[in-house]
Amino acid sequence: MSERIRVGVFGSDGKVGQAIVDAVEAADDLEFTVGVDKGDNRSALVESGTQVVVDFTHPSVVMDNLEFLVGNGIHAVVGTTGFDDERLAQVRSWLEASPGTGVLIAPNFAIGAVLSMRFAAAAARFYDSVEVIELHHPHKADAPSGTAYRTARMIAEARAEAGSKPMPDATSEELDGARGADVDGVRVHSVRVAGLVAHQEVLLGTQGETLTIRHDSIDRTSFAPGVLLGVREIGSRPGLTVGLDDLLDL
Ligand SMILES: NC(=O)C1=CN([C@@H]2O[C@H](COP(=O)(O)OP(=O)(O)OC[C@H]3O[C@@H](n4cnc5c(N)ncnc54)[C@H](OP(=O)(O)O)[C@@H]3O)[C@@H](O)[C@H]2O)C=CC1
Ligand SMILES: O=C(O)C1=N[C@H](C(=O)O)C[C@H](O)C1
Repeated sequence: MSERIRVGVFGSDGKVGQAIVDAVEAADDLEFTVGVDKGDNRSALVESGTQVVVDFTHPSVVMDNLEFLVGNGIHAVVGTTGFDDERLAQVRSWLEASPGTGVLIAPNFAIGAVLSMRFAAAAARFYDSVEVIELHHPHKADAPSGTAYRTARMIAEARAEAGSKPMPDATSEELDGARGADVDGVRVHSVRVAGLVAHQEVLLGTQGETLTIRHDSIDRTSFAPGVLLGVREIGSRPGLTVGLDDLLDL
């Protein structure tokens, strides 16, 4: 049997981090090394010979964690959100100085969420209107969600490629925020309600019909299979990979 991959977790006491530690410990081909949460000494990741670190922390600390990991030649699988083009460019420039290292950043590791983003992008050109509604637990720091941001950008790109017309919208008087955020011309609405985990609907409409594409994560274990796939693959994918799509051959 080949050697087990040595895996650490940033944010190991957090809601998703705990589910990932459990999943790594349950996998025969992986070995859990170190969990690092707020205030812990992260040098233990280097001293323990950790090969891959999974990060589920907070948008305000993830860049610092990534600079540390890439600087130490440790591969990273990142679920933490808050990545825009500027942040991605920064990660690419760190990776240029560490050419053997791989970083995977995915706004959603649930397989159904990845598929639903693809379905939405594929459907977008057939409809006059497309809006995104994301619904989450009220402890979430960022709005819109990373998933909704990426979904909206994929929809906008697909519509631009197809030469779609601007979406119809007669709104001329508006209370601030009533029409949601504008992400590349696609409206995104963020709902925060106790009891929810992570949910998203893409609403598409044209003459006489609507199509709703909905995904629900009803438990945080939904993110674990995608994360473990990333952990197993990232060592053979140097550089930056964004989204799980390539790893799923989509
Ligand atoms: N890509 C995906 O599939 C998914 C992404 N996410 C994203 O993952 C992130 C975390 O989500 P969630 O688990 O719900 O959040 P939690 O707040 O439950 O967990 C984050 C953990 O990270 C800790 N932390 C804060 N700063 C550091 C640091 N510098 N080093 C190590 N640990 C730190 C926090 O500690 P403390 O509480 O003391 O601050 C907390 O224990 C969010 O950005 C969320 O959007 C979530 C689900 C799925
Ligand atoms: O904070 C969360 O919970 C989630 N965050 C990710 C996002 O912002 O898209 C993924 C999922 O929606 C859960």
